[in-house]
Amino acid sequence: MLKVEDLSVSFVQYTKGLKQKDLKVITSLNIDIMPGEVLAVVGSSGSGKSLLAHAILGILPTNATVNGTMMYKGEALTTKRQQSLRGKEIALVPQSVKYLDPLMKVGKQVQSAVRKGDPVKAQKDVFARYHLKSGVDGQYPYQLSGGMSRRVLVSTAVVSGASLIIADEPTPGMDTAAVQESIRDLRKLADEGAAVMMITHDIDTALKIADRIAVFYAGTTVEVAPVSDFEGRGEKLRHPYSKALWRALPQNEFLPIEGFQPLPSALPPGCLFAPRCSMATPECSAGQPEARELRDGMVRCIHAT
Ligand SMILES: Nc1ncnc2c1ncn2[C@@H]1O[C@H](COP(=O)(O)OP(=O)(O)OP(=O)(O)O)[C@@H](O)[C@H]1O
Ligand code: NI
Repeated sequence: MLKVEDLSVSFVQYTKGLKQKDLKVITSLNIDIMPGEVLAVVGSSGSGKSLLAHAILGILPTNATVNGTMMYKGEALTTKRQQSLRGKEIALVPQSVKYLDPLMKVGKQVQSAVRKGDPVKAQKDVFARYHLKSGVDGQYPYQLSGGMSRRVLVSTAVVSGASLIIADEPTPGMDTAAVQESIRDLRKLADEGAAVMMITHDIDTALKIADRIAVFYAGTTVEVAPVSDFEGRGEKLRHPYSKALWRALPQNEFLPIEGFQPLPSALPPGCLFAPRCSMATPECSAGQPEARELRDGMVRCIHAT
């Protein structure tokens, strides 16, 4: 459904004396997602998850430069195609509830996303499933709580009939029942043939619905692994960062990873994780490791076996 290859995104910044500086926030990032699949994208804050979503939808700020290739259904995803597919074939559940139109009643907003069948019925059905009481459809975004607004955003994607759904942290602020419901719905959309990219901080949520998990670090994909590899002490995982991330979970060893993710303004040479990596050798700083296939997954580490 979607194939992103060697994507990089940078922002032009003006420093002292009006000098221009390129700030690289995404570096040679690869990802693909198949119909019927839920791909979870996990990574800490600032690792480039939302920017990837915005690059796919073509909604990056105008000072962003994008390089690399993006293919949707086998054809290049040009700016023109992005415009015509956005909100129709490709739907975004945005990370911020600010994306709701403040001047339109939320029922109308969801109805306007419906492309097949009766829009009012589709909206009423989905609101009932998400426990949004009748009457909510006549309200404006400012009248809703954060959790309710999120449920409205997920509703919009669910009724859209999109082939590719990108959900950027869709669940924070929702109660447990609503979280379960929206996760189940995203899974169901995939089971019915859509491709779902689910962006989350939370590996636990990812494990519940995903087929594969892509691990982001400092603006690149360090590993893509089947969900079943996230088990035990992380022996089946490929990249030292994924292993460390897995072991850091409270239900595992709860061992924090030392150091910090580098800022885009101070990326290390070579492997972006090398400065924090226990396996690092001088070769790691020679160049960014190529993405390579390994045991039914992908890894970007010269030492991974
Ligand atoms: N308009 C911008 N100009 C300059 N830098 C930006 C801009 N937008 C984002 N960035 C930087 O790009 C990096 C990636 O941001 P992004 O929002 O994709 O992170 P994220 O993985 O979605 O994080 P979070 O989990 O907090 O949502 C960050 O370092 C951020 O500061
Ligand atoms: Ni984000």
